[in-house]
Amino acid sequence: MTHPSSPLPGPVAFIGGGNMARSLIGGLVARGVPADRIRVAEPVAALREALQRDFGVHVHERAEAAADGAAVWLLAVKPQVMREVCAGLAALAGAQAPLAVSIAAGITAGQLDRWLGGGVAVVRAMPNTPALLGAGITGLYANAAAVARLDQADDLLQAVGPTVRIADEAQMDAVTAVSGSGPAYVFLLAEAMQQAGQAQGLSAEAARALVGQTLLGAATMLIRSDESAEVLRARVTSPGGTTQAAIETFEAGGFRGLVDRAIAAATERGRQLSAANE
Ligand SMILES: NC(=O)C1=CN([C@@H]2O[C@H](COP(=O)(O)OP(=O)(O)OC[C@H]3O[C@@H](n4cnc5c(N)ncnc54)[C@H](OP(=O)(O)O)[C@@H]3O)[C@@H](O)[C@H]2O)C=CC1
Ligand SMILES: O=C(O)[C@@H]1CCC=N1
Repeated sequence: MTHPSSPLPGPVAFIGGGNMARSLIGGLVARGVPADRIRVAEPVAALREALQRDFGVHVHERAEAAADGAAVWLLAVKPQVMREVCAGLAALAGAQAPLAVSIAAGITAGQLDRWLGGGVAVVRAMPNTPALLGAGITGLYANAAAVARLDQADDLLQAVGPTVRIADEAQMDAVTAVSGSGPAYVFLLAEAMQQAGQAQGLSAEAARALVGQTLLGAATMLIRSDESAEVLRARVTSPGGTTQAAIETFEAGGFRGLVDRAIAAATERGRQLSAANE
């Protein structure tokens, strides 16, 4: 029987049970998706066992075992092994016509379709690790064969946060650079702020609490307010005050240009991952 609130009408098979799969699975289960509808293929026994223990999902060593009979395949392996993994699933894809949802950075829908044998409904999804807490965001792109099934992928991923549909596949590399990788930039900022706070005499505990809640509060304001980040920033920045001293230091150090170059490098790496695994 279909769970009334479940975004999963049938089993979903995660191929790869690493960091991102774990975040998605944890988020889905916490939001009421029945664990017995989630299968995971993961070659690393310790990861496999931890997924089973922590979330109650079905686990398999081999991809084919998890994928067989699942209407949705969530391909969550590294870009460098995606081709080989798809080749191993191609016969099953031809026989079962699954919806293949790939979260791999860079790898294009055309590559996935070809590696899976052609004529496959492919959705590229780019989630991020806050999915674990239901606080993720996912960019979604469907190939022509998957357009009619995009709602299915969307429903699944909306269980762990909002989604943004992307019409131009080339933009998926920018999505990856901004929100897929983005949590790491925020953690880098958090590390730097904590270290700087400690350098000014705060304890590690106090610095962590102050930084974490500040990031949460600022992000919540950004999401809930109709005002731009620039306006919200201006409201913190009293003329001649402490914030102004810090912002001027950031600007003098080329902060905006640095962020621009970092996001451009991540976007370019996505393109390189596609080309290198052609
Ligand atoms: N981490 C993140 O924040 C995000 C990651 N992504 C994408 O998600 C994908 C996975 O990333 P991430 O979770 O970080 O990587 P991980 O390395 O943590 O997870 C991938 C897992 O897949 C396993 N694996 C390898 N071959 C197979 C196979 N044939 N069948 C099943 N499983 C296999 C790997 O095992 P082994 O280690 O032995 O190879 C590994 O445990 C990547 O393509 C990445 O681009 C997307 C958004 C965010
Ligand atoms: O670093 C990576 O390549 C993956 C994709 C987005 C986040 N992690």
